[in-house]
Amino acid sequence: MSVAVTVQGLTRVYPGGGGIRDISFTAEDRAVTAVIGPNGAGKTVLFSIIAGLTSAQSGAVSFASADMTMAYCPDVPQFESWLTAREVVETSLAVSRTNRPVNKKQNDVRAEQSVQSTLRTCGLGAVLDRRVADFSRGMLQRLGVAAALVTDPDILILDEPNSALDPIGRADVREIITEQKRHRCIVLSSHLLSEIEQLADRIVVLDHGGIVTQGTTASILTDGLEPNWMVRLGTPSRRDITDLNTVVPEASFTFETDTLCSVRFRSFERAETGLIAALEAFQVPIIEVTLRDRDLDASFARIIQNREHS
Ligand SMILES: Nc1ncnc2c1ncn2[C@@H]1O[C@H](COP(=O)(O)OP(=O)(O)OP(=O)(O)O)[C@@H](O)[C@H]1O
Repeated sequence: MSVAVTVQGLTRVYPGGGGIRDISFTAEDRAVTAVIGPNGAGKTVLFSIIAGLTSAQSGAVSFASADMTMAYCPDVPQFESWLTAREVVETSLAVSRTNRPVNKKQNDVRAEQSVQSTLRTCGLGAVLDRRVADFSRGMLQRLGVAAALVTDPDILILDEPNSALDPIGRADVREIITEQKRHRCIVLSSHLLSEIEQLADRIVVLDHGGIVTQGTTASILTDGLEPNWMVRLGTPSRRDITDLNTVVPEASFTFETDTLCSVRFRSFERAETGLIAALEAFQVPIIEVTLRDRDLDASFARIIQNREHS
């Protein structure tokens, strides 16, 4: 994969002290880069600078090539209320094409096909000609994604694309993003960490305007995690807790019930060899082994807490 966007030392601090400070990261082509952080962390400021809507006080945003195109979908997309969904998306497409010389007739046919198929892709096929004034927040969010997608951008920036959506809507948007990342660079933000976990290739964690950490989704999920497995036994263990801790000293055993035991290691490296030994040490059949706290919510809480305590 190649780098599509490079953000280098971006800073924009507002009079009240909010904003972003010295942000650097790269976003790859055909991949999803997620920017996550608590309210006020600076995600929207960062995106509006990348999209060229706000200026930075220092730092720079550069692109893999000068002719790359970009579309930005804000967290609360707003449209003229008298326009229909079709007209919103047509306008977006027309504006994006103003500088591209084309055969007008051929272009009109293709444009109409493209508008309709994009609206259908975004789940708005049944309301093409309905006025935006009647749209729910979730429908407006889908329309914002459609207005961005129809321009076929090299870089697609989505600020909280799923915040107003119900579970079915979130699954739809997840599917759209998963499909779209095959064709372009996607940079997005969301407070729905379970969605990010499923979508993102890389994650940048922001807090108070600065980067706390960044890396692949897998590394953000496991960095600093003391892995803790929940082990369900078929019958009570043949060894008691003292024996277990002696036989496998790298693990820490805690029985929650006769047949449910937590097995914790200091790191994944230690667990690599120790987990099998720990499971054997019970000397009874094992029914279930589940890694706890391995989701992005837990990782995010850990990262932010570590920062507050450091
Ligand atoms: N135009 C502005 N004038 C003054 N302060 C601003 C302005 N825009 C943003 N800020 C401040 O910059 C900080 C970051 O805001 P931003 O909207 O980027 O946060 P966010 O991470 O997108 O938050 P949320 O998750 O709530 O959407 C906040 O403290 C905000 O008050």
